Amino acid sequence: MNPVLRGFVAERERRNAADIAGFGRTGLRPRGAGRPAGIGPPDPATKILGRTWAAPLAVAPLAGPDLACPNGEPAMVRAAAAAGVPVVVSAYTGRTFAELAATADTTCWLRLPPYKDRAVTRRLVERAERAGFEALMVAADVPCLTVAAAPAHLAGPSDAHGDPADPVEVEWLRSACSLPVFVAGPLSAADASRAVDAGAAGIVVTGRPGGRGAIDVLPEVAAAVAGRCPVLLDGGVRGGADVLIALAAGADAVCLGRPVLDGLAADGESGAARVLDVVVTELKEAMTFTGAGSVADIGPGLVRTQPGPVASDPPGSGPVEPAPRPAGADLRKRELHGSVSSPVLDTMTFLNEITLRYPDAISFAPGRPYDDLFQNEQIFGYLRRYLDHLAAQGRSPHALRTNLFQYGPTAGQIQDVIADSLRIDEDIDVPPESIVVTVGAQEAMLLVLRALIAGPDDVLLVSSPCYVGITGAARLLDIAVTGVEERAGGVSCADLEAAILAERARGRRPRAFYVVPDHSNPSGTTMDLRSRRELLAVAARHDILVLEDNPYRLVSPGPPPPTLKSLDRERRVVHLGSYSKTVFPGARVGFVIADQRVEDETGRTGLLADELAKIKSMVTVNTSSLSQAAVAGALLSAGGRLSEFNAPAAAHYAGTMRATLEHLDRRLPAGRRAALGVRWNKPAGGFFLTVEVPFRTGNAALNRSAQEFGVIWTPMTYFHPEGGGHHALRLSTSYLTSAEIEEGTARLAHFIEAQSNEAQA
Ligand SMILES: Cc1cc2nc3c(=O)[nH]c(=O)nc-3n(C[C@H](O)[C@H](O)[C@H](O)COP(=O)(O)O)c2cc1C
Repeated sequence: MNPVLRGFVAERERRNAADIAGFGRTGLRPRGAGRPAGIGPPDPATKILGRTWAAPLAVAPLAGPDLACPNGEPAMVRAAAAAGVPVVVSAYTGRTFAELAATADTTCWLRLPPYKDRAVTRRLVERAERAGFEALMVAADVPCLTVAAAPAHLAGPSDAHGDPADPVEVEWLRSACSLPVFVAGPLSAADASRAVDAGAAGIVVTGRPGGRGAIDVLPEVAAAVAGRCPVLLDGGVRGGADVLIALAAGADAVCLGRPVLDGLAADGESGAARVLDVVVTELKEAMTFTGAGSVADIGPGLVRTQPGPVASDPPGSGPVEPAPRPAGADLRKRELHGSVSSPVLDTMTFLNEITLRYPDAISFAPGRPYDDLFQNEQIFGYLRRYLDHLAAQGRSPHALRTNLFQYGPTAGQIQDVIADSLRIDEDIDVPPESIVVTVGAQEAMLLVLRALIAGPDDVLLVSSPCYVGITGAARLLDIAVTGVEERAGGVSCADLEAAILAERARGRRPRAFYVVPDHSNPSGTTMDLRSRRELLAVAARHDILVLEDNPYRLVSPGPPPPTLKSLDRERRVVHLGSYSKTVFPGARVGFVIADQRVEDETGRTGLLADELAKIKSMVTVNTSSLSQAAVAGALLSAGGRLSEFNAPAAAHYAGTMRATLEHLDRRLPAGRRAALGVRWNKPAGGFFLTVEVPFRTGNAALNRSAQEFGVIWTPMTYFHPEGGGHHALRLSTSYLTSAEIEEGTARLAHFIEAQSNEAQA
């Protein structure tokens, strides 16, 4: 090995000592006599960012492999390709990115320091993108060959600045390129979480120089990231057992640096290939030993760990000096709860901003009911109807006044009317006490999540793409969410079951599955009756709850399949109800049916609804009495039959959906669509349809669409909790007039044509 490189490696190895020591404290737990015979060899393959890696490892960024052996860098790329794993290319490579990418058929990522000069970053990133690199890994700690004799290009930057996890930097980098951004070496778990909120596609955990090793830091970072994106570990992996230990501690994959370099120095390309082969073989042996058949089976139960060093800077470990006020502001956003920087919460803000900035644009974004379905006088009629109902029940004038003007019971005051309507209209037969009236279904989601998710290991499963209201509520509460990808007919129960098992293998407890079974938002899919029954069977088999959200079924045409709640014989379904589409959204009235029995430590049982009401008492105290009165009046006027009451609305929405589809078809006929690579679904009801396009549909495209073409839509990325939807947009067909739909679809077609042509150019 070249002496310059040897000196650097020795110095790195000293810094790495804690990383390596961390693995020494952990051992594997044998699963009986290993994997039972006849089950086939373990499969170490894994999927990261949609790519399958032959094993959960990547070659770490290494400056100077050419100093390890002649042509070391291309040799390293070829060795990685042979092993079926990616290479993270150092920013200090002596080759061009294009040359490295052309060396062998493998995935390349670029690791780069956060240069102060953004023009430098932009240039590097553009080159990487052009060369076909698939991700960026941005790091603050940039080891470089500072030894005087190092070749100039390996001498490292003089202008790298501090914090790669800074949300502003992450957001900027995301806006500067289309590559997913991994943040390496965040200084704390909270920083990692903030980076994810700001849009990081992954986190790379590294050790703290002179402090804790990467493997010691990993569990807290993985917990903070909570499955929102992949977590990689970089530092100290010296064999296949270490890979398993890292995965058991919460990593999705690891990076391997020094061992690959040693392989290169010993025997060039074959040496590096041999190292990777040995590590993968050892990983398979470790999997067999612990009884793991696939990486999804690897969880904390497979290892035993002696306690390692604790964080040197635990919260509250000493007096905290207040940071000086930021110049020109009173507070720092990064010191607020991470959710306020979360893209999930930003989505609606961005859409609102765009709508305000381009008031003449036609907006297919809001899922609002059609304005002309309401008349002011209706409200007074509803209130009168409700008061008459109370009077007919023998309530005194004083009681009537109290009912409208006073605080009300936390759980609500119209549960009897709601329960009657549910029985008449939806065949849902539940006692009024199991219902809590909420401020829209949104509050119901918050209450249910708060009650059900008890600790960091509890996870919420959602069908993906997913309504942002539930993922946003989960984010507010720091709840881990795992998406189960929908297929054409909605979510598949086999996929759900696999997701439940995978979560359990990782040591997490899937608590509930959220789904919109009818005309889902955003994808418009509807589950058939068989899938509904199957879903309830899966819930029973794996002891999870189903959170059924169903706002569109009664404003859609045709007889709907039964709700999950009406099929529920074991109280597995918590039903989230909304009157926003069926009565009017200004009331902000929803409800939750929580008839599950809850046992306390003394063996006494109550209803989940009672627990939700306790939480509600500290959130909104009670739902507006006036709004409840108006909604109850509407339900009473309809004789409880919201389906009949909404027949005109359902016919209207069926018409606007049909008109939108027909105009789209006229503007982009089948042949043209096929040539462009454009497709859309044709939902049988609900408010939304999805258009697939050949270009990325992020905020930049939306901005252009609004500014140059005068049409607004919602990027589907907003609805994918774990990334995805980059080439699709959602159209809401509920709110616009027929003239606006005609003009809006024409504008949209022009935009799609222009953007597709540019993407293809
Ligand atoms: C010789 C050498 C060169 C390295 N060059 C870089 C580099 O250019 N950029 C970088 O981010 N990390 C670099 N690293 C750090 C490695 O990518 C890796 O993070 C570190 O070696 C820990 O992993 P390991 O224990 O598997 O070696 C280098 C490490 C070594 C030993």
